[in-house]
Amino acid sequence: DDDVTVSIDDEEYAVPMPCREFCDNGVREKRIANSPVKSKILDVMMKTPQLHLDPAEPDVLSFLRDKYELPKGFKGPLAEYDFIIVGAGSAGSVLAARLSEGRQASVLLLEAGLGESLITSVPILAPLLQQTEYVWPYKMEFQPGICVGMTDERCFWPRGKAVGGTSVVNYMIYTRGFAEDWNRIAADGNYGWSYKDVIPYYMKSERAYLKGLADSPWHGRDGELNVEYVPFKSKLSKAFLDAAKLFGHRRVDYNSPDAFGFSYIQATMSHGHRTSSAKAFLHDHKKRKNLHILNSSTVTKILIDPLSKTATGVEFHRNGRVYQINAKKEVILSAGPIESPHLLMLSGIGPKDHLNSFGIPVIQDLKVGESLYDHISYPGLAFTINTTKLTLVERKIATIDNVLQLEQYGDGPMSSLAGVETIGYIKTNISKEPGDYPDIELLGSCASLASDEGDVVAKGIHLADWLYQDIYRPIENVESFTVLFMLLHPKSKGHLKLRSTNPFDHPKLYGNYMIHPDDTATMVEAIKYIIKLVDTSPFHKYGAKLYTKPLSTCKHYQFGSDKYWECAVRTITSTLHHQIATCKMGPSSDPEAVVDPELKVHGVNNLRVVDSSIIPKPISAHTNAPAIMIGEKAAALIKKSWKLL
Ligand SMILES: Cc1cc2nc3c(=O)[nH]c(=O)nc-3n(C[C@H](O)[C@H](O)[C@H](O)COP(=O)(O)OP(=O)(O)OC[C@H]3O[C@@H](n4cnc5c(N)ncnc54)[C@H](O)[C@@H]3O)c2cc1C
Repeated sequence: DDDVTVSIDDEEYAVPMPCREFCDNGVREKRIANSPVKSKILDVMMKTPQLHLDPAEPDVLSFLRDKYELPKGFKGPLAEYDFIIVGAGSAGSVLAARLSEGRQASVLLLEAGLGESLITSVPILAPLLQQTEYVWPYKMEFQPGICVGMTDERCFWPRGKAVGGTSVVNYMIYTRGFAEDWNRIAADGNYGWSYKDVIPYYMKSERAYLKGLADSPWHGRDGELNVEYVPFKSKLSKAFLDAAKLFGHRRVDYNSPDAFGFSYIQATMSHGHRTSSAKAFLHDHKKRKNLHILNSSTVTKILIDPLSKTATGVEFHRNGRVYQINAKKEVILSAGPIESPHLLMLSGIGPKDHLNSFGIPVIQDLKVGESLYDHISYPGLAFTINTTKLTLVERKIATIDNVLQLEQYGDGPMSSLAGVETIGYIKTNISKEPGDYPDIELLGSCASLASDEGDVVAKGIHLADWLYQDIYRPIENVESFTVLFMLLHPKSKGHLKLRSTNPFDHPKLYGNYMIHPDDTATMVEAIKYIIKLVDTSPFHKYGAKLYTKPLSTCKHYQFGSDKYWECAVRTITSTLHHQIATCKMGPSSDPEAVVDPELKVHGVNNLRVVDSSIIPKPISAHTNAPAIMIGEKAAALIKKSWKLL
């Protein structure tokens, strides 16, 4: 990678301008860089001599921060590149790596956030990252009767802001979706997106170390993205799988076509540490002369020639200066499901009337941001047990031994996905879907909201303090766990809108959760199913009991009634952060489509969107692996378009 194919001195450099309008004022939410969050695990890491951390350093996120600088010899970004990719997230990282392979094309990868650090690599700290500057702290707009028990009655929608994007802060669960999901997407006119079509791209990235699946034809072994079973398993994980067996569920490899069943979680990790998209796809290619990765660079506009409707470059802010850089071939938005549509609208691509109302000249009238689906959940269930050392009680596991266990052997409780360890797909008895197509995913966890005394998970999801004190504080002294569910195919549809023409203002995000009655009914069924699943001998062994203190917001309903559970979900409404469809993919006959099946923005030349925002409808999957697959597939499409090898 290191040989010089570009004569650096002949290059024309971009000339930055001072910022005059809409400058990034640098105002940050209170972050752990300047106000330490409470975390007993972080505290003990600071005291672990072998890690050589400096307790006097106020910014714990700076420890072993991965640095991205221009390759040796370059004095700054160039005036033009073949491809400009906006956002080094799950999709953008793999796309940049693939397009710069073989050095036939020059690539500029622009990322608003910073490189990941030692802290982000520790799986158990995943929920803590939501309180750090590694996220864009978006909030859903107020929706009456939803998120009632969250701070200010607003749901928190953090998204990753880092080289590696949301894969730096996520829970690392590796899921691809069911064959039926992708086949339905293809049947809507999205050629090239059937299960058979997308599987090779999942496998291309993957380097699987999955015990028992060494010979599986459904897993890749030569890719860069490590996938392994979470090394830490509590006894409750076995209870979960045994209980599922009693209910007639099979053990499956849920990332194969035979996915309807239960399993331990496959995760994007290596030896118990997080494998982000940046670590997998970018870290080793920093020296490529034709791949320039600029962090702390926030794109504010796509430059589009309004006459020819051709994207010609981007404008971005970096260190208080403004750059405009040209793209000779394409501009590719990989800024995720909130910023990709945001940037399109700011640049004149979006619903005509909406853009007009902000005085933005319309280049292409498209339904940008008009579809938005999300996967929601209820993290509020708690089951107490009469045994100890079965769940992840933060106070007990925060030991130097456990920190060293992770560092030396890559396992132990610090390698846990903050408790989440098992997965299962079910079809509730109210589902109208044919065959083995699930409507609910279950996630077994060996922790509850009370396990960290409210310091991390509850704060991460913005659970209101009054609710925590009332409900969870009383069970801090007993061990407890939860089982989460994910509503796989919500029918409720949200949308997003511009707040202003200032690119640093967050767009207005409308979840419209539970506006479709089927969603509510399915979630209530899921909760009742979980309660039955835990009321079986594998869990009785540990004295597992549903904690029945009623939520004060729901006291007027009988505890355990359908109405009660609906109210509970409306109180502790929680996203699993899979917002999709804001730049919906679809053929030109689809009036809601923003990009075509080759991810080109309809009616605009040299502009694509390549990230989770293109997924047109909810899939039975967490969206990190799908975003990476989208990046892989897009790289192949783009290489074909431009005849690159
Ligand atoms: C807390 C949390 C837990 C999750 N857990 C899981 C999980 O366990 N498993 C799973 O599969 N999925 C999980 N997800 C979801 C999954 O990680 C995301 O769907 C996926 O990473 C999205 O990939 P993307 O490429 O679409 O966008 P992202 O990875 O979000 O990338 C977008 C990138 O663009 C950058 N960017 C945005 N705007 C600009 C701009 N204007 N200029 C420059 N850069 C910009 C962002 O900073 C970011 O780095 C989780 C998400 C969250 C938030």
